[in-house]
Amino acid sequence: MSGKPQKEYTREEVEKHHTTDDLWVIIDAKVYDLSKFKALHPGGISVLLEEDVAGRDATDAFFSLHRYEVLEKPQYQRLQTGTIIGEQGRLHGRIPGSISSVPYAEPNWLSPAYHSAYYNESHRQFQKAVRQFFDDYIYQESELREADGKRPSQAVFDKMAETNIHAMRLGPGKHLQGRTLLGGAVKPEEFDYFHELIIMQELGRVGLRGSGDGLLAGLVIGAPPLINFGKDELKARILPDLLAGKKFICLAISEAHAGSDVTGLKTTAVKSEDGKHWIINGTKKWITNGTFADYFTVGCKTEDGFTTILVERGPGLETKAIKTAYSASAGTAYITFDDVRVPVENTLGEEGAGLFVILSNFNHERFIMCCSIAQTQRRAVEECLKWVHQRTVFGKPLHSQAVVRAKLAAMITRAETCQHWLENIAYQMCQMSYKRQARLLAGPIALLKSYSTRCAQDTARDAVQLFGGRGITTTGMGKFIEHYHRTVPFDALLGGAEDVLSDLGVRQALRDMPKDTRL
Ligand code: HEM
Repeated sequence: MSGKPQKEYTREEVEKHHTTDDLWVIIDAKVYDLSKFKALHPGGISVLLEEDVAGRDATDAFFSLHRYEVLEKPQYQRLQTGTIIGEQGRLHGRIPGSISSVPYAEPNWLSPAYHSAYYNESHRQFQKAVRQFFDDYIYQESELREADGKRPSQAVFDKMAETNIHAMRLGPGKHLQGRTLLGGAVKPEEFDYFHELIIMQELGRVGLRGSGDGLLAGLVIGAPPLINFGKDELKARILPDLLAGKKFICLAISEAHAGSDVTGLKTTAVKSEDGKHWIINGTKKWITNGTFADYFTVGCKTEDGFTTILVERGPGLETKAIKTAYSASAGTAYITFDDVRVPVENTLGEEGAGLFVILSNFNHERFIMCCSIAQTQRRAVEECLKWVHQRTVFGKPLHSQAVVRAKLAAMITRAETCQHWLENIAYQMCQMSYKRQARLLAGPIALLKSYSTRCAQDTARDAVQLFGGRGITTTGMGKFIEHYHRTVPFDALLGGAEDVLSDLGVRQALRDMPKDTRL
């Protein structure tokens, strides 16, 4: 509502203001004076002067063309001059911190009428606190950064550190010990993969893919090898600043020569004559957060195979930004290593056993990606349900077309199946050690990710069809769908390309085929 004292009018009084110089409209029981604004209106003057708009209730016309958030912008709130006597506004847009009441907009464990075998009271309290945090501190920042391509602000990293969100995003484990998690919303020893799933889904709900990755996706995938395989001295020196959001790390595996095919990598690490240093040469490409990282978890070819090494930014290492289809806020980099010297103590895991380090890390990376992929599909469903509900075509709501409902049925089904399979995997992870997960869940997680990204791409395509031209326009009603459709391939590639992951899932199953079975 506008800060000005609000007058009350009858609808008859408003009707008198229907001329070019004196132009009022009613939107959801609020009266707006557009007399001066009309010349600045992005949709032009003529649409405002139409007979059923000028001086009239333009609520339906307005919501077929604008998102609710237009009315919340301060420059437009000022246009409100009063309200209609005896009437209350009944419409709302996004309500920060709240659970959406649109069907299927939330996973069903969040809807009061449904039940879940997986989530307990701790998860429920935690979800509330995380949603409030993201709505209060992340949502607006992400919108700004997605647009201007800058790295998220240090103030936001600091806020996330204060609540220990950086640490929680690395999953359950010793690194949480002694920390107060989100003001005590969950105890470190109670924190499990469902709490982590909740954080990732709340981030996914923000729905901005590039700035979302800018919020230290590099830490989430680059730090676990350090935590799980780094020497104590190395961890003690580096980890505290990473978890405090003061220093940044990224995972540097893929190359222009080889992406998902880890064994085809060409970057080399050779020991110095005194055996005290690695000397690294080569390049890495598509490295998230690479442009601003201080540390790089690097996969290298070594004499006895493949070794993972933690490299610190220094002489011989350079990063350049790569322009991609999503925001530069993610800090996607091309990295060159020219005789970069690294102490051998920075080796993560055993020399020559780097493949195991990287492959076990992939499980966690793919799991968290599945969390956000399931959630962003749901956000697309919510946007589409709202759109078909408020949009009128040929005199009828868009949802009166059977073909539109069929698309929605497919979208809902995909979002639900991804979520339910994901929750089962999260449950398995809660029961297994990191090693058991690597052994038993690499296949299912790979298949889930590949399935989820296929679903997401189908949903993005269907959503664009429902939104029409708005689905290819970066501002206005279809802005989320346009963004989703443009950025959905990132999920299908990062962390392992779809086909490679499907194949991995089947190969893992074949490995476990009993030798004695026959048809
Ligand atoms: C408080 C009153 C209004 C405000 C503040 C407002 C503001 C805006 C804004 C910001 C846009 C740009 C769309 C975007 O990218 O989000 C826009 C577009 C538009 N507006 Fe309005 N508007 C108002 C009322 C109306 C009314 C009553 C109509 C007539 C039914 C109307 C018709 C349009 C049209 C046709 C467009 C272009 C839509 C498009 O490009 O898809 N506006 N308006």
